[in-house]
Amino acid sequence: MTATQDPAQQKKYGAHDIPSYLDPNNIGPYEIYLEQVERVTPYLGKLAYWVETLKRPKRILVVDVPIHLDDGTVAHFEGYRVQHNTSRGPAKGGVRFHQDVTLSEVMALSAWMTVKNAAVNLPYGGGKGGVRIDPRKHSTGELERLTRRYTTEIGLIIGPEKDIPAPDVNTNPQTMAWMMDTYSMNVGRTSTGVVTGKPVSLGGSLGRADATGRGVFVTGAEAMRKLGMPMEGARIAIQGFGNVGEAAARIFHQHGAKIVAIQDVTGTVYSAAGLDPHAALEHLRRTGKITDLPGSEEIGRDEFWSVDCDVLVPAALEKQITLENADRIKARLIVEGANGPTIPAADDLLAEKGVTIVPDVLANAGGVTVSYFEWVQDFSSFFWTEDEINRRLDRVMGEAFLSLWEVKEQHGVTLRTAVYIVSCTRVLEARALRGLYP
Ligand SMILES: NC(=O)C1=CN([C@@H]2O[C@H](COP(=O)(O)OP(=O)(O)OC[C@H]3O[C@@H](n4cnc5c(N)ncnc54)[C@H](O)[C@@H]3O)[C@@H](O)[C@H]2O)C=CC1
Ligand SMILES: O=C(O)CCC(=O)C(=O)O
Repeated sequence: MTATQDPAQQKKYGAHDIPSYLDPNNIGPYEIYLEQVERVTPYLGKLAYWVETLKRPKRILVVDVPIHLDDGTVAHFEGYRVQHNTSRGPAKGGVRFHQDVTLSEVMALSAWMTVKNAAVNLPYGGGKGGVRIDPRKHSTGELERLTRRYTTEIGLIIGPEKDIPAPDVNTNPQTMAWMMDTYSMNVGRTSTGVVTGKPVSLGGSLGRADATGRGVFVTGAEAMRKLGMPMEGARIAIQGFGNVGEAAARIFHQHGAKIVAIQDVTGTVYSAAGLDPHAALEHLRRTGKITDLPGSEEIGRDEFWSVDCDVLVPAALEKQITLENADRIKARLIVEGANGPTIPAADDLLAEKGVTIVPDVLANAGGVTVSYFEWVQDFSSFFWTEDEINRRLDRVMGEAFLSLWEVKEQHGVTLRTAVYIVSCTRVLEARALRGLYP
């Protein structure tokens, strides 16, 4: 069904064609965030006085990133670092390399970091960075030069006490090692705390690689308990099989759930009997694609949304769940591993259908939580065991889920609105206490 055929939309706009600028599916990432802030404002009481703070990023840096390509020519890429808010501490959030990166997207991702960090009570504001580049079209040498030049360009505003980048889509521990090395060369000392998600041998933390997927599992499992859904045999469909999606699939599988569908950029595979995430990863590494996975059948990209499942985990990109597919989703529970996968109009439609959503700003906060542990370990040069890290992570995520669920029940709102109530209150309390004058 298209947006124009959707009865809910027809009720809102009339039964004729919706002009594209009114089509809720066309909403931009920062507009999604602004709408989420609008929705929470009535719950902020006196702090609503300060709400404009949440709508405006504190600082935006747009940089030109020129590099020598392997063929000797020079190419220019546009990069960004946005510090949405620093009221509660230094900015914190990942760096994305993707061909569709825009300033609006990075502004939204940065704002969602502010909300997320406050949701799990980390002493951080929110930041995010990105470079518009298709990394699949570049050699490792070109990506290293890009990363180093980008780091130098944003070096003006990052630092262990100012703004701490980390991995996001298409960046990884190696990218963080290059960023750490470049920043360190520029400041004349080894500065491990400038980025997190580093390799363990360079001051990275045990447990960081799986942390986001683990947090998706912990919050998903808590939500299933609340909804009376057994884990054993629960059918899970996962979009995105990278850092977040692969770990989430593996951990759900370890706990007895059945991974019935996996979609990544190369295609979609399905098996009613369940897929083995270990075999899927091995197959992906060997062949470079998820399709042709033994024991699976390939289904169409759009069919993914209609798959019979109990839990849906979007763990790829923004704006995946829209009015084009929300009504076909069969899951009772959606756990948002990705940032911004659901547009607000689809959020409403799913709420009406009785689908529970564990929102991105809670579900995927496990990554930044272990990033925080990494930063603390780097400052003290004292490293914890993986067991210790996982125990602390499980506790932070589990307790955050339960207290936010209580807020949801108390106000009779969705879990997303509950998280925004708590996070925006925390951020604006800090803003109000700090005041405005230099
Ligand atoms: N890496 C981290 O620690 C965190 C990541 N996130 C969010 O999780 C999401 C995924 O990030 P990562 O796993 O780190 O990225 P990644 O680069 O490791 O993996 C991305 C995955 O998405 C798939 N994908 C890309 N475009 C797609 C499309 N159009 N349709 C279906 N699949 C597609 C890719 O094939 C890949 O499997 C992003 O929204 C990111 O912002 C959120 C919190 C922390
Ligand atoms: O680990 C971090 O600092 C941030 C990870 C991130 O980019 C995210 O949570 O979206």
